[in-house]
Amino acid sequence: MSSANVRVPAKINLCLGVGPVRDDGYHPLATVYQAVDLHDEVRATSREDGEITVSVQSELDVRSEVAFVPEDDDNLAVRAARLLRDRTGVTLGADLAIRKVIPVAGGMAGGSADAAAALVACNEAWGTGLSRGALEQLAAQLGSDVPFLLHGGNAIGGGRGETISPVLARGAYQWVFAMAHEGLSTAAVYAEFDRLTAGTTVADPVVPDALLAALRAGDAEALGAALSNDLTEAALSLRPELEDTLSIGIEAGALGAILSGSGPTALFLAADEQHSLDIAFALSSASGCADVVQSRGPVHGARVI
Ligand SMILES: C[C@](O)(CO)[C@H](O)COP(=O)(O)OP(=O)(O)OC[C@H]1O[C@@H](n2ccc(N)nc2=O)[C@H](O)[C@@H]1O
Ligand SMILES: Nc1ncnc2c1ncn2[C@@H]1O[C@H](COP(=O)(O)OP(=O)(O)OP(=O)(O)O)[C@@H](O)[C@H]1O
Repeated sequence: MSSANVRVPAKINLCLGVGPVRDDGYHPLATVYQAVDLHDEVRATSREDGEITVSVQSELDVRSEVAFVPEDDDNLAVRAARLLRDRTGVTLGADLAIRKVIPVAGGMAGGSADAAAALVACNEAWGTGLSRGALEQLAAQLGSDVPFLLHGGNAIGGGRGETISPVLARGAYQWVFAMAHEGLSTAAVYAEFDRLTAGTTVADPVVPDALLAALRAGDAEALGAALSNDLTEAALSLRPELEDTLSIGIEAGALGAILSGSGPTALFLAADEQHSLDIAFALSSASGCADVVQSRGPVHGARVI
């Protein structure tokens, strides 16, 4: 019986450009991902009988949220393990133990992170030996964000988010995340985007030049000013109180403030450690805020520890 433990980060979108809905229901994206220092862990222990099981242990303050993480075949980690098994013809099974820190349905790709981690953990525990490239191909079938969680660092996301290409970037950035009391469904936010843009011409998405220049220079102030998210209006339409959370961080002097992906987590860029503490303190009294986390990025993608 062999086992492997994998640590996987959350992601944020420094910009999220969303184009007109495609025939397959997905939206073309132009995004820059950054992996941040907020990690789940997935341990895979191989089983001779071919069964795949999952258990979830939550480190989150928002205990009730763990109720939304399925502990059956719907768990994205189980789907990842099954996909790897089907593609490699392995007959072994696995017990997957998830230690969950990334907020659930928070717009930080927590489920996708566990899927990426399960691919790496099972590939190790089963000795299937697939290359990173081969794992990335499987990852894209599991969800738009999954390939980036294997990759980590900073990267440009195209297609529906699953196409990853390198971006020139330097610098380490100090983030503050304001977690909301309740998650938001990604599909519901995209549907609200379609409702709000119905009858208008939605332009093809692009990554703003100012954001790329800020990353190239490692300039936190310029990066803060260039942060953008086309899903903001849709997420605020479903959760208007998030506007207050964003305002509190801006008043506390954040260099930039946006929602993370489809929300509802709000993210704030700080100039340094002390500034991050000040912003976190201001947010801790906000009524819409269930938890405040200080973090930094970029960090590595899914890795065996
Ligand atoms: C909001 C983001 O996190 C930004 O990176 C992603 O776009 C969402 O990525 P994800 O959770 O991995 O999304 P998926 O599991 O692939 O899709 C969930 C649902 O979101 C919607 N969806 C997702 C990605 C995309 N480019 N267009 C979409 O419209 C679709 O309704 C889809 O059924
Ligand atoms: N391992 C998992 N961890 C979290 N959620 C999972 C997992 N497996 C399946 N899910 C389901 O996926 C839903 C969305 O979870 P997730 O945390 O990935 O959302 P998200 O962070 O908003 O995603 P994204 O940023 O990719 O849009 C949850 O409500 C849950 O029902």
